[in-house]
Amino acid sequence: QEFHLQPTPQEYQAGQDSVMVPVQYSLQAETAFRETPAFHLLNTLFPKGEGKDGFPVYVGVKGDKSVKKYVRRVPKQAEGYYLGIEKDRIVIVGADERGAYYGVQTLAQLMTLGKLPLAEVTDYPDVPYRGVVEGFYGTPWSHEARLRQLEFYGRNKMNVYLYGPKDDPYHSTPNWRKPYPAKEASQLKELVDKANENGVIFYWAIHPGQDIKWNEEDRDLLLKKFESMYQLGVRAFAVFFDDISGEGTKAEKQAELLNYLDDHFVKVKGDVEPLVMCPTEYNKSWSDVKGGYLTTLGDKLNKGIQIMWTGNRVIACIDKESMDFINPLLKRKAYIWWNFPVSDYVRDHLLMGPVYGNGLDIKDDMSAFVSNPMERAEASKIALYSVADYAWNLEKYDSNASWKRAIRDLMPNHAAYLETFAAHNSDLGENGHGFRRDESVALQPALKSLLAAYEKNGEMDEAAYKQVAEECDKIIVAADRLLASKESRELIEEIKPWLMQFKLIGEYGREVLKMVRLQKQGGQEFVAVHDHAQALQTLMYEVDATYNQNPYQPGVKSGSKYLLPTFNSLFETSTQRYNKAAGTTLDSRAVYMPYTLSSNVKQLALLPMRQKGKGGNVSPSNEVIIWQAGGEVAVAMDYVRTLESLLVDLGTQGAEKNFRLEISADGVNWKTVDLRPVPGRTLLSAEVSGMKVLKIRFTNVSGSEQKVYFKQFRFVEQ
Ligand SMILES: CC(=O)N[C@H]1CNC[C@@H](O)[C@@H](O)[C@@H]1O
Repeated sequence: QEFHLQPTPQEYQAGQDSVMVPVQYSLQAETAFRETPAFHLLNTLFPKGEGKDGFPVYVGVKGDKSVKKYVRRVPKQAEGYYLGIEKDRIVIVGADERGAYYGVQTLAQLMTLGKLPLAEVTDYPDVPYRGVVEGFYGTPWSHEARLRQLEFYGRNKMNVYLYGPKDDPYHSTPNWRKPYPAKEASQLKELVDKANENGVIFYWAIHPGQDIKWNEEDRDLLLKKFESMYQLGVRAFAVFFDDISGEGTKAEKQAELLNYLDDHFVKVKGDVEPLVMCPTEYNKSWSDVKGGYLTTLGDKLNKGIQIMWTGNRVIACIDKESMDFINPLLKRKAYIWWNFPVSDYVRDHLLMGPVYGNGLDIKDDMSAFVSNPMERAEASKIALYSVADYAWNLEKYDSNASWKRAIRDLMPNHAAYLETFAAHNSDLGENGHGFRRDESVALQPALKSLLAAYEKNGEMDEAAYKQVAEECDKIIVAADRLLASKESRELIEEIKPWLMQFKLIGEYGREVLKMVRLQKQGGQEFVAVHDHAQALQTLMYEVDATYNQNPYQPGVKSGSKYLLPTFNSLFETSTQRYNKAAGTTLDSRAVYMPYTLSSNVKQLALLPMRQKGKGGNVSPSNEVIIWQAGGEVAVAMDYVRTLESLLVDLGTQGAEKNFRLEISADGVNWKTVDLRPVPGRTLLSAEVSGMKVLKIRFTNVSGSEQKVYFKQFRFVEQ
């Protein structure tokens, strides 16, 4: 693995010569430098710290006397720096304070080489703001995880972290008006301090839109909350209006509020970063340009206020066409909120694959590129490492090389094993946003040709067989080594269920390959191996039914795009062929989905069906659903079944008046079933016990468009 600075610098020249890494340094800098994060980091790099006989290190920012003679080498871009390593000195000059800090971060990386190459680094970021928005649904990151994240951002030259966990009650409804309790307040203060130490701007976001009243009282309460956060040290603020319905969605009112905060808080304080806001229409597929929402924000919002954008869809890669659409409407460069590797709509999957698909030609079109990550903080670092690499230097970004470096950075002593795992845990599976990622890329050709040869005419592609068999062995070893690893224990604890599932898939694949071999030989041993494979299917089902049981997409999926489906197909085909030849009736079903969803409501049409024990549910959505009059969602059974219960939750009081539930035992004749609200909740229960069902239908019969959530649609069979 050859050495590579992270993120990839704009210019890096290193000669053959080098100097020994000094054990002590002597600081040549202005006194004020000692108060900066750059100094504190520099002071940790030399075993014997600072001393007058140490190796001279000239460090400062443009304008400092100590580095005057180097000032011409400093890039003009904000946060740029020049780093020079010479025989008798090290020179670091920042375009500004954060640039100097980044110069020291780069020096820190070079010092890991064991000796310092005589080199010059002239470097700066392409995108002004780069980092992370903790903006997902689900369990917010822990305090310890956030502290580790902030150090990670400093090392990777990410300069913003936006705190906005959807399920923090003091960030969103119901308690956004209230100050944090003491414990949370002190943790937030600690985070702000940690962010400052690592050159990261800590943005605190508020999400008031679901119940804000456009009056002075709420405006002043919001201002008061900002003030309480300011007292904790927060110097950067955001207001998110995403995923709301009702009064809070009005553009004029949102703009009025933001401008008020800008004029009466940000400008008054004088030491607060520009405001950031997330619009309600935050992606193109939801925007109605003629409706004027976006142009109202673009026209009315004070020029300094940043406006977030997720791209052409809720979950989408960002390209030139996307930016050419939105920037003219906003009359400023959009602040990209990239919804990857967020997985709060596919919670049974881990997104450990490469960051790819964003344009390399849009560095001048964005004011920011921030990533919305997974609820699993450590696992998100693979993608975040590459987001940092991409946003710092778009033109030199290489997604696969960056992905490999990200894995090595995360687990230097287990990189090969983590790469094996990550390679097969990268796709999302079917999901409501239709966003997919590649998976098992290196093994795909062998999987496909092994399956095609065997299924078409019972042929054995020996080369493919061998490659897949070797991969199964690698999978089993990788899972064991990672599960037993002492390194990155926090990461292993996060992904343990998936490692257990991954190992089972490797073992299952090994048995299925034996089945294919034995079926062709026709030996009796086939039965024992078939039964072992079935036992492994049961164990995989149990892992999926036991761990990560959240109310949205429960369970543990791994290798779900090619690896497991290929093994399941080989299991089914070899068993069917064996049964035919031997006249046996071995169970040939690997997995089975008895329920099929269909819908003419755009945002529901792609939602996956999940089978859970004796029942099923439609995977919920996090966003507000625009449900047209007459729009319906339907579930078809494979054959007539008997229902026990059925629950629907649209997150909206009184929804039962606007929607109708119908059951059909033959797909032709329909019977309407009463939906009864569960007291005090938005949950609706249907009296379906004992009903024969071939098809379920749920329709908006209100005669007008309804904006509701789609929190639950679940049924249980008798
Ligand atoms: C702006 C945005 O994407 N908001 C929401 C809704 N869309 C994507 C979801 O996965 C959430 O994580 C996210 O917080």
